[in-house]
Amino acid sequence: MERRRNPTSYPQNNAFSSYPFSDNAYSTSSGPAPRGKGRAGYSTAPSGARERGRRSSYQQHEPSSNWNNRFPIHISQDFNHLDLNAEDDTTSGAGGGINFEAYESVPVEVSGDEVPLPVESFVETDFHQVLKTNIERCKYVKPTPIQRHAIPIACAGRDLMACAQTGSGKTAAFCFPIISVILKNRRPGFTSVVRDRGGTVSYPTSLILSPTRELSCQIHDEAKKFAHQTGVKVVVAYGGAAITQQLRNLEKGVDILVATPGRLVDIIERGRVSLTRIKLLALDEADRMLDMGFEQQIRKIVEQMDMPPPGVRQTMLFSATFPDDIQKLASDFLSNYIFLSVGRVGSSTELIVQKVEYVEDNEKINHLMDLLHGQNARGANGKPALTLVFVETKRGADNLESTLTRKGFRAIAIHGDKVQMERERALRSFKKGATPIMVATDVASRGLDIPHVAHVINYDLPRNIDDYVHRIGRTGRAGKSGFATAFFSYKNNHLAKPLVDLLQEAKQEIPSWLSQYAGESSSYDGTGGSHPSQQYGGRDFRNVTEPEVENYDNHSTTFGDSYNADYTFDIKDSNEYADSSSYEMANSVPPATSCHYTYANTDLYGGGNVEDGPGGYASIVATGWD
Ligand SMILES: Nc1ncnc2c1ncn2[C@@H]1O[C@H](COP(=O)(O)OP(=O)(O)OP(=O)(O)O)[C@@H](O)[C@H]1O
Repeated sequence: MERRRNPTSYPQNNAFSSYPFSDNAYSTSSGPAPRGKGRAGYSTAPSGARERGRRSSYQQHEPSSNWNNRFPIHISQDFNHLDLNAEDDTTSGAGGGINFEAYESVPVEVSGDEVPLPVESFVETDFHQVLKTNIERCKYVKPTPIQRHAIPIACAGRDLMACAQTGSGKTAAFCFPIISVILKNRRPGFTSVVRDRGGTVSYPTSLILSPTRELSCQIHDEAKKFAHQTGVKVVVAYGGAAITQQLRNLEKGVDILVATPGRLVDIIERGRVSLTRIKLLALDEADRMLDMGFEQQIRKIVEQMDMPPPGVRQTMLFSATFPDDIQKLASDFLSNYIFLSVGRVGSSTELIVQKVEYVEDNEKINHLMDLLHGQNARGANGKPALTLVFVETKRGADNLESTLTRKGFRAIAIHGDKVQMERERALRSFKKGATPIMVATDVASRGLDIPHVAHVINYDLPRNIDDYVHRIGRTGRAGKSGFATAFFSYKNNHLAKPLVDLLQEAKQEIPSWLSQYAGESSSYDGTGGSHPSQQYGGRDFRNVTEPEVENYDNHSTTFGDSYNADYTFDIKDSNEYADSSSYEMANSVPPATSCHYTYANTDLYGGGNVEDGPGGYASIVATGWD
């Protein structure tokens, strides 16, 4: 079908150009005092925080504290206090047990020109009262660090590349500003749907793209909660579900469209959606969206389908991982952007107790069953802990599901070969605890916020460390602690070094055999992925003077080691992620020069203890659960 072209007149973005967050936010907050501007800036002069100079940067020093005192992991207990089958309250965060201290100690780095200052509370934002009320309803008492920093940047109309650890509240960090901006710019009589003889065309003003159907649905649900009674309309479009119903929803009006790329292209090509009015574009799991599986598709949507260009639209990219080469590529989509990282780029949260075990392939199934038996015996109030088991292939997922089921475990598989209804059924059944074990491929590795996942098991390790970070990030979310176990064998040799780096950084136990592997494999750095070395703070690639980015006008850097990302990528796997087609690239805008500044962290804390019980899993206790 021929694509309907829409008039391409792009309103200037100045509607978003200023945001009246109080300049004296720092002076009223009880939070950390910023310490001057620029590299030397905030560190010496608190008042410097108010000087929003160009290319400013800041560092945050949070009080050091002892992790183990704050988050004891009681190995000799069981899951008793995990009310796993309780009605999900995915918003139970701040009011319901989120431990913000876990995030306060994490280093924050911001770099770019004229960086807006962070906010300390939702109250001090100029969000519409209805939005503030919805935030309260969600029991979000105070913003997480990524929200504190990203919200003013986004509300000031700035492009943003934001990296923060899994489960730290990135969804709200882009949803709140989007809703706020829509509310501020809404004109009386505005309509997002135009009907003519050719049919109905919907004109969303905000677009949120995510790599999987399930994640798009989740973002849609969250955004709807946040937009409750604001009049802001949120619609979701994703593959594998009836397009007619999605088109009908669009016809009823849409401000925010949440979509997977393939379905969006389909709808645009049918002439049912136009991107000409897009003012705000957010890519969740942005590094994934721009890697080899999706890049062409994203380029088609963003560069060839009438969307206003960078500088006219506002673009925000969010992920827990952001390898340099993807950052570099992402800068094509951004204009004078601010780079923000909460925690080191690609690091895992210390809320997750990680354990790596050497298990040969032929031993895996027995080892897994021992482990699951151990857990089941300690189910809280008769309710088992939710366990997510990652495997490499779809067939592997099916096989493991049937083996476990035969052995009497309640398990279900989710992967990209299942029809959408089966996928949704699997997820529902897992969330409810009806099948407390879910065997998954990477289709479930990113973004999914499933309450009460206490244990993530990497039955097969992924190919690169970033995928590992996302997988284990399905537990230990929103201030709660979790447990992750990886089965390592000689085949995973290439992961040894990045794994050791990651474990070390997260103050986890490192088995001596793994260090040995790491030592042997370190000469061939990079195939394990993109985890930066320990010397890195946050990581804005614009600040890195490395050969691969030397064409850019960089500032000096404290970063030392080279950092080779592994982008060996299996397209077959990427098919698990939603829909695909192909596109190409256009303009390449060198990123703005920037200084960087770090809200530094003095405290590197431990992530809890793991004591050996039978099989090493005598008792795993996740803390912080309601
Ligand atoms: N300010 C807040 N107060 C309390 N809870 C919060 C707050 N912000 C987010 N949450 C909760 O934290 C959980 C994790 O948030 P979210 O899914 O946005 O994390 P994320 O950073 O996007 O993770 P991932 O990297 O895995 O995608 C959600 O259940 C969310 O409701």
